[in-house]
Amino acid sequence: MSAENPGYQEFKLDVDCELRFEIETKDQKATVELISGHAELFGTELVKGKPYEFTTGAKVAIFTYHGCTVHLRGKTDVSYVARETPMIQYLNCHSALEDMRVKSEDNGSNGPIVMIVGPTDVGKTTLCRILLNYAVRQGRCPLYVDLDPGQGSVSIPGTIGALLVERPATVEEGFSQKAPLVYHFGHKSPGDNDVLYQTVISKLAEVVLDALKANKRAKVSGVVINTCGWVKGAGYRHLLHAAKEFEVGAVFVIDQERLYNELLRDMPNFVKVVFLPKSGGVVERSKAARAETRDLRIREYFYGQKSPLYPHSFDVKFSEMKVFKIGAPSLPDSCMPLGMKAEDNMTKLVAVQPGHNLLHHILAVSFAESAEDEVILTNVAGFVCVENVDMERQVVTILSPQPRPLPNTVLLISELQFVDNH
Ligand SMILES: Nc1ncnc2c1ncn2[C@@H]1O[C@H](COP(=O)(O)OP(=O)(O)OP(=O)(O)O)[C@@H](O)[C@H]1O
Repeated sequence: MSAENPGYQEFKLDVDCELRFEIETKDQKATVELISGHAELFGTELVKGKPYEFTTGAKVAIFTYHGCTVHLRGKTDVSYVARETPMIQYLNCHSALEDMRVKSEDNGSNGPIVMIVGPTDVGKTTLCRILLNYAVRQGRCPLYVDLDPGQGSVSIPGTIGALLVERPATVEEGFSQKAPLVYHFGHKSPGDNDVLYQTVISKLAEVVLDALKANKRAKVSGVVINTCGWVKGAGYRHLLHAAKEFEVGAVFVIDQERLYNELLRDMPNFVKVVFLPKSGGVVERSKAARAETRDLRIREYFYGQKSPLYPHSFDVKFSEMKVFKIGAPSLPDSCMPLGMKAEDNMTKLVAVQPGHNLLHHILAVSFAESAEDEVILTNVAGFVCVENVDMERQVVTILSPQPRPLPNTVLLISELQFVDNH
């Protein structure tokens, strides 16, 4: 490289500034390297001299509390330095949570259980990541709960779940997804089955609160809960329900004053409701971009991210599958059997006859062994995807992270589909 064209851009970042960049163009790559000083990506410290690679879809901020120099190689669609960021407020939130952890060490109570709320695209997931990373860097071991079935940051879209965070997220791949606790919901939006959504939230909350009792480090460290961007009407009621079920002690509201005031009005007095600004760097995503991210999450589940995974593909006979969907078409109360309400139908297990109706659908592999078990209240072991249906041979070909045979358990069909063009 000539001196005029060193092949990289150098950014000297002042104290409390961040370098933001996005890669939108297909098959583009960019690499970031910290040359001097200290910097972090959403709470994960960068190692000096180590190149970090980002690919299409990356929307990134490299923040520094102390000042630093970074080199950016490759092509980005946007790159600029921002001096205004809410990072100091986010750091203050972390300090407040840390004070609560110290108190809970002294008095044996639960550590902070905090819920992050706000409309879509305000940086809820990013704030969760920052708070979890700061907690882990301070030797804590918090639980991360994701109640947003639209993106699925704990597992794949169409689920809600929890993850014990023992190590900071890696810069390129996020938190380790080892052994998450996952419940099937089967839809992208809670509104597709409000009754089921509330039911699985209550169950997840019960299991998470029990887990805190069993794990002293997690109990002190507390829980960070990510939520959906649907904050009006039934969406708002879901937030209140989740706050109650998880025994939330603090709610951080990003960006929306209306939501902040509603929560101040409706939350019990002991719950601290805090308003936080949105970062100017948070990127709004179109419907198409969201669909693409969902697809990518599913692809990563089967094929891995930077470290590749090698899924299996094999045939399963129709007669060897027990497929169910949750929720029967709703009937008026007057048509329901005595003692049942119409909403009971929404959590009903309905057998699905295998056929073309399964093509490309994700099936959750339940830990329940038969339909007699409490299937909707049972967590799932993983997912498979139906790649092909052969009516003549009465078999489906599935993509599975595990080799055959498919465990002889209940499979729950998700509305989400994945077309494997690997
Ligand atoms: N400071 C920043 N600079 C650049 N990009 C950022 C910054 N903060 C967040 N982003 C990016 O903006 C996008 C949206 O952020 P995030 O997923 O945290 O929002 P959200 O509120 O959780 O979205 P949702 O509506 O899906 O719940 C992400 O791709 C994230 O990487």
